[in-house]
Amino acid sequence: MRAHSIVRPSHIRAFSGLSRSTPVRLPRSQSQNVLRCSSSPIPVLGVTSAAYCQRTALSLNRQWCQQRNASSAAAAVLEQAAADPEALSQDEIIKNLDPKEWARLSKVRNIGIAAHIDSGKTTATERVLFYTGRIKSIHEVRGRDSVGAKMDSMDLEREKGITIQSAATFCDWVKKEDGKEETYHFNLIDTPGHIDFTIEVERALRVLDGAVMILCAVSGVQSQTITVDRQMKRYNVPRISFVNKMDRMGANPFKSIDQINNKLKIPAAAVQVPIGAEDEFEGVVDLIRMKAIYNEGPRGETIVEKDEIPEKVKATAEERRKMLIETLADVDDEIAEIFLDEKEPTQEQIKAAIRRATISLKFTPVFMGSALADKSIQPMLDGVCDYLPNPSEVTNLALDQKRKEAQVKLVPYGSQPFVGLAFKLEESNFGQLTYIRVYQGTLRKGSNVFNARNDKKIKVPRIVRMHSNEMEEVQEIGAGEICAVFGVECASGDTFTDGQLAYTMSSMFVPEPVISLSIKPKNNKDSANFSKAMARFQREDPTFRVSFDTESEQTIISGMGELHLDIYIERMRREYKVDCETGQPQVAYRETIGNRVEFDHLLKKQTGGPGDYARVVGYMEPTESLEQNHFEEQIVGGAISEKFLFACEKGFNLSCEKGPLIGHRVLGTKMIINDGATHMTDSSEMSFKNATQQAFRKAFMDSGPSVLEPLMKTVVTAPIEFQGDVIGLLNKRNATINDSEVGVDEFTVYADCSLNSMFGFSSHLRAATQGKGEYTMEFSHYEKAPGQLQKELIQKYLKAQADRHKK
Ligand SMILES: Nc1nc2c(ncn2[C@@H]2O[C@H](COP(=O)(O)OP(=O)(O)OP(=O)(O)O)[C@@H](O)[C@H]2O)c(=O)[nH]1
Repeated sequence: MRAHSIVRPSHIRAFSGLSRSTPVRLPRSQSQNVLRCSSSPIPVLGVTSAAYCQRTALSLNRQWCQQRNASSAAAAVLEQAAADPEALSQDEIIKNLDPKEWARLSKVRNIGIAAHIDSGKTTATERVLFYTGRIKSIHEVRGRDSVGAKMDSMDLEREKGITIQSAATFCDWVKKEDGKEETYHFNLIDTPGHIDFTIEVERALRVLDGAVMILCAVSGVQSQTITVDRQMKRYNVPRISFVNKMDRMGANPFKSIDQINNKLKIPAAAVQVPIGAEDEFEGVVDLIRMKAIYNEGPRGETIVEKDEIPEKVKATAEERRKMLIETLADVDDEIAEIFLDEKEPTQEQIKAAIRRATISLKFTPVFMGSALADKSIQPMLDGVCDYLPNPSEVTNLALDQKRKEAQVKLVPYGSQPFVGLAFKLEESNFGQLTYIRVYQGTLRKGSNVFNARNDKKIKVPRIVRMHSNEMEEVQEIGAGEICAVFGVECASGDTFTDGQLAYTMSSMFVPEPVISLSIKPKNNKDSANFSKAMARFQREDPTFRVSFDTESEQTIISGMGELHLDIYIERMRREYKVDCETGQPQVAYRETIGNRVEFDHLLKKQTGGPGDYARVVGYMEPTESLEQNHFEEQIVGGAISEKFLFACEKGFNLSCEKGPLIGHRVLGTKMIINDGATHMTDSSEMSFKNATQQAFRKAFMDSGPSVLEPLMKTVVTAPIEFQGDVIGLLNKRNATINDSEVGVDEFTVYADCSLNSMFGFSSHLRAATQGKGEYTMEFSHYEKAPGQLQKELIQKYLKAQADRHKK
């Protein structure tokens, strides 16, 4: 038996083979038995030793502060924190240093709302803005009043009823509990659900401290839920979950909770249970305080709490409360101890445990309601205050360039030197708008900041807080907040400092585009506007790329999917009045080397004047993974000088940009240069670059190379009666079906499909399912294209080249 310092219900389940959903109560005697069996010398309660150390350090620190005047105490605490980052939590440091600053920070929540398409993110955000007094009335997504939701401010978003760009806003929420009122300040970002706009979720989560993950009460965890889950995990973002659409037929919040546990592998438990469901959904029972909560008033603006829990939900509430405590006992030591002692934790203890476990990414509390029916949104906002971290509870790291990129913790403290990250750029009528998250120090209007990437000094002329497409001018922004600035030239992901610090922060993950098409303006007179639009879209969206193919003399745009590119073409027409002609969408194929091939290539030209001379010797072979290319020199004895080796590497990189087989990028290819020769007068960087490119081309073609195509993780959902038709459609496209699930009235198929076979799929799916089927597609990996397709692509490429030569 494995040694455990504390016996938890999950250990008992593991020993006895019980399933996760089986409730386990641990009698004291049993726990002692298990402990006796354990060979661990750690006493049961000894696990709190780390917390004990922290408390001791804190009290020493307090004494230290008291003995000094405030400012030197502040310096001392910071010094101590820098010397031993584990000694004090950041939150405690700030609480110690400056109770006033801590009081501000402890009431700030930077949160994002992320979910699968159409789960109700925008609808829920609209309620949040209304209940916090930020907007005067509620407008629906695709509503009949043709106003549209506040956060979908683009005309296109309102017409299509989808979110395309993430929108930032801020609001104040007054949390009322047991006669006490506390005001919290929220910076909130509503993100798109569609995979084509995934970069918006990526950059929002990079800078937010917490998230609300919305799920549909009927569909539960869906394909995009899994994607946003991955993104939240990538940036260590704690989350609370909200099961929306409790008013829909077939709503079942407990199915969603099971799926969070099983599919997303995050311990989750309900902190509420519904009172009624579907069209009889009335409100929720708060399982911590055991109170029934209802919404009253025309838009549910009044919260009514009742001690009396309706008879019909009493048993469920009791059972789910037990499950909550048990799940917490699995992830939190303090609750585990109480649980072992067979005591009932107090409300405060449960809340504190949920907060600890959520912030340390071990748990997600699940709320439920209906945004459209104006029910139970306010308790979810209380949950944001109670369980999501304030900026001082989140560890943010930067790399100190002066100390060999050593990692440093950023302290969200106003009087520290300023450090901020530009996470999003947007063109506005007043020039470039740059969204900045301030991690440390204060950003002031008129102050100078330095861009860590190029050391450029920039004056900050205007700072605003964003409210969707409106803005409010402010003089300064404190640590831990989000704002936007005007007139600051930079790229998305740049770090700004006050010039004293040489810190840089890691940027967000940018996925590679998978689809491209040629584009040109219909009228030549629109060329200037066309170029302007291209430059702007590219600056704003790192997943939208523009290139010029010199051979076909065409401008090529690339992006994350057909919808992504369609939206930019449409925006060009509306915002820049440029109508465009586009070619057929093209798949972003790749090329890769076959077997290992040795080369010994000599470039020698004598045409009067200075000649060309370069000899490169080595070999090429596949890399271990298909993800990137690799160049290495293993020259001994200086056969090629360093300067020329740089040129060789440049030649290699250029060759990888445009492969010899079909002119697409090369992947998974390694080149080693281990010998060569130079000439006293005729060798130059140019000759080595060219020689490498020639050697590359020949060796690559001799290796038996192949064309790679992108495979897409595809998820199709449709009403059950169309199951056969949908499977038929996928089979026609040679899809590999990995899994399928049948729900109450819908079914879902998970498949791998080649992107090439999926063009036009949306219209076929629509036709086969009476418009009721939906699908999402996300890049998975590259794989060798079928032989016939490779042949066709190579022939097409050769023919295009021959035609060009004839001209
Ligand atoms: N029945 C029901 N429908 C809802 C509820 N919340 C939202 N909807 C509807 O679901 C649809 C999608 O809502 P949105 O708020 O646009 O969803 P979203 O997640 O922001 O959508 P994207 O950003 O495009 O992914 C709209 O037609 C809403 O009216 C709810 O609680 N109940």
